[in-house]
Amino acid sequence: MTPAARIQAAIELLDAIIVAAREGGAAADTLIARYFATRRYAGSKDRRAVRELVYAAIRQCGEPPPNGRAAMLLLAQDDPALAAGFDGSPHGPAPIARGEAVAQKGVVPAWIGRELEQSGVSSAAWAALVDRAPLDVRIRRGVDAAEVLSTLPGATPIPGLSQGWRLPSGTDVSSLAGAVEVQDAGSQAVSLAAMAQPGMTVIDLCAGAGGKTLALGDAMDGSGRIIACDVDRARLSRLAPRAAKAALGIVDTRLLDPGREAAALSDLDGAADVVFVDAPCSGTGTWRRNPEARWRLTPERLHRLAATQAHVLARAAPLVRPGGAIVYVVCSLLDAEGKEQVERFLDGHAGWQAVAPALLLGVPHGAGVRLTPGHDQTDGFFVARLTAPC
Ligand SMILES: C[S@@+](CC[C@H](N)C(=O)[O-])C[C@H]1O[C@@H](n2cnc3c(N)ncnc32)[C@H](O)[C@@H]1O
Repeated sequence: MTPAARIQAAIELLDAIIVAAREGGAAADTLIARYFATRRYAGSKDRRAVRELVYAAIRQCGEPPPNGRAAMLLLAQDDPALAAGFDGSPHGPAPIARGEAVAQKGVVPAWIGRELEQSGVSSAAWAALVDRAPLDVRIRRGVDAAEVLSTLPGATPIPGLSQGWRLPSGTDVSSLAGAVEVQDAGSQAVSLAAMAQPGMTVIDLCAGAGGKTLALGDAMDGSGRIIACDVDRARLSRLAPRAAKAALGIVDTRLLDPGREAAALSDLDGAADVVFVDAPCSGTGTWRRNPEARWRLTPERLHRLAATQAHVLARAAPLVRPGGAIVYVVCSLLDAEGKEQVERFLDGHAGWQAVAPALLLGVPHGAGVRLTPGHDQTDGFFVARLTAPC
């Protein structure tokens, strides 16, 4: 592909991503994969270059841009080589017209900016929310870490995480599956807040495809029981093969029916040492990986998510044994999803107490701890540990 054709491809992809964000369609990564699946003439360098253009444009636009061309024109304003690619050549974009609409530069949509400010995340900290994320991995317990690291040149230890390593971007770890899990340092840290130990019974109530389930199982050294639940069949179905690859035989999965979780879990009432609630959320802490997610969020969606979080948190309480704990996690920096959810839970559940998770990352926030990309170089998280009365 010519440089101009790559720009045109990025414009077409951005158009599709903008529509998908507005209408609840597929994620940017999925749309990019689909686009190239039908364009076999594009080589790996073309794909990488187009992808980088697309993500650079998304990162620059806080508000959804009017269209892909306006977003690329914003990028071209600071990049003369890119501007020169608007040359009207056969597969390239039309030349830039005088006075043509250019997308507005920004970090977050205005309404989310207000929510962030109210949650104590000042505008000075916003740029880090859409920075490129580093490549972090967790080396499994029981694996010869020195041997693994000898195959990972440039790996640096992540402070505060004994199994966490940061790798040079683009490092291929596919041959190390089972020994090494790709996992953001923040996800690793919040999993540690569970203080999972060998022999425990742990319910991972919103396990998804099991990223944190595997970290919990690793901490339990393969002894005890994890019941990994989710309402999403497709996500949960990816968990068992991952657990098998990690030789983790203590995980059972349980598909839940939304709104009828209590019946499906009644055999576990009062049985769990820990219920881990990695609740569905706006993902404002993960924009580094999914920057277009900030175009998807609406006040109504945030409201619905907050209602689901309260529902899931309330479902967790009866499952905890006396003296056991709920660990509540959201990858969001909005208090409506983190700090305030926990305050409401404590107001409505007599005898429960918040105990600050002992993490070497993050800063205390309300009854929990908050990790942020700017302060911790991790995805953004809120995590709280709530202990049941004895
Ligand atoms: C943040 S994701 C979990 C990510 C996962 N723990 C991991 O580490 O990869 C939240 C999950 O909650 C699930 N969920 C939504 N409503 C739920 C409910 N009522 N009960 C259980 N899980 C629910 C979603 O399907 C989603 O997989």
